[in-house]
Amino acid sequence: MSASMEQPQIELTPWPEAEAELYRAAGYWTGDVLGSILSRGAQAFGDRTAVIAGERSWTYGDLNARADQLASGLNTLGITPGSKVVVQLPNIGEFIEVIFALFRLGAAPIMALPTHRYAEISYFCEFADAVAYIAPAKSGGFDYRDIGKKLKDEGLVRQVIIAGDAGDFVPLDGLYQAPGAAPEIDPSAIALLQLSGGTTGMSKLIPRTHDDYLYSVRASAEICGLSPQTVYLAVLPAAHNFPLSSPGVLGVLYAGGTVVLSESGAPDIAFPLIARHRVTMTAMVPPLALAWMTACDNLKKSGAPPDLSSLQVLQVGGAKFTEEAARRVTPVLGCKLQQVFGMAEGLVNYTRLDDDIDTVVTTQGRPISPADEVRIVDEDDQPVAPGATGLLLTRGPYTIRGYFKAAEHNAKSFTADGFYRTGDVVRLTDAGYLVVEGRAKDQINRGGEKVAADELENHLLAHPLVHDAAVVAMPDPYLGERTCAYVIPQNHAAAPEQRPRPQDLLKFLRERDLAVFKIPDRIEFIDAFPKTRLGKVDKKALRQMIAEKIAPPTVA
Ligand SMILES: O=C(O)c1cccc(O)c1O
Repeated sequence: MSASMEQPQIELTPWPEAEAELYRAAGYWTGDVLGSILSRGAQAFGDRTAVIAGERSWTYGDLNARADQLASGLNTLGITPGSKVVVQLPNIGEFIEVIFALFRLGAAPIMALPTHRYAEISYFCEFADAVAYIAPAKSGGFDYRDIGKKLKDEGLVRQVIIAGDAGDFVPLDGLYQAPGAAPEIDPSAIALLQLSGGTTGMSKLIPRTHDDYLYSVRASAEICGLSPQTVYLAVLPAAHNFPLSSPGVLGVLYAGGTVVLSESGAPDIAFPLIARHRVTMTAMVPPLALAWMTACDNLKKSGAPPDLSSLQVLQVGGAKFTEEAARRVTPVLGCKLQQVFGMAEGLVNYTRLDDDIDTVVTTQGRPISPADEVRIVDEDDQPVAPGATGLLLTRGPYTIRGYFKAAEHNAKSFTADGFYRTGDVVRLTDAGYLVVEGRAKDQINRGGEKVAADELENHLLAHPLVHDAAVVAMPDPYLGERTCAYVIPQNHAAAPEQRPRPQDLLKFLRERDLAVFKIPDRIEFIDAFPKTRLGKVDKKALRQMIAEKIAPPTVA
C-alpha cells in the first residue's frame, strides 16, 4: 500500500459518528475525562487513603492536590495539550501522580514498562515525537539515567525528568508548584498510549481516548464489585493495561478504594503486604499465581501459613491459565478466582464473581459491554459454525479503530467495517463465554510478556554470522511458553568451531539493549528451515521439533 507514504499519518482513528452517537446515547461515553477520577475522588472521599507505597500514603485530597501541582511544573517544561511523554516508572506513588498530572494537562503518557530498555524507549520517543522521558534514578538494579543520557545525546527528547537522585537531569521533586489554570480537555482526544504485544517489528502504540478508557474502567469496577472498602494490591507493573484499567489502579481510585503499590509480586513481599493492609483483591499473570500457590502450600506445611484472610478475589490474566491450576486457587489461597482475558487494544472479558466454578476455571470470561461485538471467523473472514474454533474479531465502545500512525499496519489489523483482528484463536460457549484455544499471530506469550517473533528475528539477523533466524514458542510448565530461536549460521557448511556459539548470540542481543524478557531462552542451530507448501518457513514444524526435543522421555 502506497497510501501510507502519501497521506499524513493519523494519530487517532475515530469511531464513525453513528457509533459514537450510540455510545454516548447509551451512557458509555459520558464526556468525562480521566482526570475527573481524582477530582471527584477528592470531593467524595477526600480524607480516605487512596494510595499506599512502602511507608508513604496519600489521601484522595493529597493525591489530587499533588497531581495539580505536578501538572503545573510539567507545564513550565513545555508539556502542553497533545504532548506525548514516555513514562517508565515502577510501582511507586510518583507513577500515579505523574499520569494524573499528564491527564490534567491533556498530555498523553506512553506507558512503557520497567523492563523496557534503550531499544524500545528510544523507538517510542522517536516514533511518537515525545517531548519528555520520566523515569526513576534506579530500580530493580537498573540505572534509568543511562537511558536518559542516551536519549539526550541522540536528541530524542527535550526533557529527562527523574524521580529520586536526578544527577544532571530535571528532578521530579522540584516540579510540584502552585497550580495554574487547567486547560479544557476534549474527552474524545488521546488520553494515553498503551503498547501492543506486537507481531511485526516494534510494539505498536495504542491510542486510548478519555471517553473509551474511562468507560472500560467504570464498567470493570462495577463488574468486579469495587467499593470504598476495596484494597487492591498492584504487583504487576501498573502501566500495563491489566493492572491499570481492568479494573486496576484506575478502577479502584474511581470506586474510592485503596491501592497498595508493590514493586515486587514475590510471595515473601506480597503476603506480608496483604496481611498488613488487609488487601481484598489483586491481579497477576499465571506464573505468579503458580508461585503464590506453591509458596502458600509450603508455608502451611512449615506450620507458618500466611494470613491471606482478607483476600477475596484473585484476578488472573495475560496468558492462558490451565484448568488444573485454576481449580487450585480457592482451596489453596482461600479466595475467588476471576479469569481476565483482555488486550490493550480494547476488548476485556471477565468471568463474573457469581459464575459457577466450572465456568470460572474453563473459560476466559465474557465481554464487559453489551455493545462489544464479537465475531469468530475462518481464514476468509467467514463466520464459523456456532461453538466452533476460529479467529476472534471485535469492535465496540472501547476497542480502538486504528493504531497510532500505522496506516499500513491498520489496513491488515482491522476489517473494512472496523473490527480489530485480535490474532487470538477462540471459541464461544453456549453461555456466551470465550475460551482461548490458541493464537494465529506470530508471537510468543512468555507468561504474559509478549514477544514479537519478527522483532527478535530482525535483531538476530543483524549479527554478521547469522544467515537466517526463526523464533518460535516452546512449551514450559511454568511460563506456559518460552522463546526458542532457530538460527541458520552464515557459514553453516563450516566446521562447528567456526560457527557462532549460542552465548555469542545472546551477548550480542544483550548489547543491543533490548528488554530482558525478549532475550531468547534457547538457541538452536539448524542447516535449513522446514518449509510449508507455499515455501514459507514452517513455524508449526519448528515448534513441534523443539517441543519433542525438550519433552521428558516417556516411560513405555
Ligand atoms: O494485555 C493483556 O494481556 C491483558 C490481560 C488482562 C486484562 C487486560 O486489560 C489486558 O490488556
